[in-house]
Amino acid sequence: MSLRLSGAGLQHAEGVHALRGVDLHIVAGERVAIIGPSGAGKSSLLGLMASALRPTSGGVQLLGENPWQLSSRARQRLRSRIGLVHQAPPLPPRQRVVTAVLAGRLGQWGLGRSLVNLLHPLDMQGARAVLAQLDLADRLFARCQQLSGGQLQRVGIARALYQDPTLLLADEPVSAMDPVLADHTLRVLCRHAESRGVTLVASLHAVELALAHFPRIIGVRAGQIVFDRPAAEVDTRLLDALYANEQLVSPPLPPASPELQLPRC
Ligand SMILES: Nc1ncnc2c1ncn2[C@@H]1O[C@H](COP(=O)(O)OP(=O)(O)OP(=O)(O)O)[C@@H](O)[C@H]1O
Repeated sequence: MSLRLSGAGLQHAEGVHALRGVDLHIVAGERVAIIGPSGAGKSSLLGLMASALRPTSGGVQLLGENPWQLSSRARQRLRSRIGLVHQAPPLPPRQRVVTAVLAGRLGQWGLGRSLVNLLHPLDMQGARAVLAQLDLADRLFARCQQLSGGQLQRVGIARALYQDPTLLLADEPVSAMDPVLADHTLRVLCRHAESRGVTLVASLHAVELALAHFPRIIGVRAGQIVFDRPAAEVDTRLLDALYANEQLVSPPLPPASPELQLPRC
């Protein structure tokens, strides 16, 4: 069993209810996309799945364990089996790409090995191989601050692939990429997950990419799951309801200027 949320709720510090009563079961090896409008709770949901956020109600089981009943040391061990790809990877600007990628295994390496790795990258070949999949092998020694937003996202993905986690979570992983690169990158992520039996859960704003790459789609709105369907069953009716925004009103058109009004004949 990969992960289970039972009546999970999350209230952020300022009292905002980001999630309410979420029930969800994802089995090992599944590939699931989470879609929904801005502010729906997608990142909060991934935060619960990563044990980065603690539910304020209900329960979370990750890889068969309740992270919040573990000692902090055991929780760290659990987290080393969970890869989290951020929309904007929090990488130190001056860090070299090779070091950023190899840092994916810091949770698995001891302190001594990790410190040595900071000075002398220990597995240059491994880092190059994973970057090559994402068409970034030539940026191995670049500093993170020299990369574009889309390149940085790919370094964040390379780091998670190098980590080789059991559960891979990705929060808007391709939002800064052009459509071709975004498609290629999702293909790499899905191929990695499929070939290793890794469970992959990604939030995406691009619905067409979600439908093309993920067999199961979860629609989230106002902190709740509004549908959980195979991709083939997600139709425009479901999507229109998911993204309906009653708050947005188009501004009224300006009145036509008198000089543009044509006289009637
Ligand atoms: N740290 C926080 N403190 C207070 N409220 C927060 C915090 N993080 C998120 N929220 C609120 O929780 C709700 C869900 O936010 P979340 O980031 O999970 O949505 P999202 O679906 O990922 O949005 P987006 O697609 O815009 O990234 C929103 O109302 C947001 O304002």
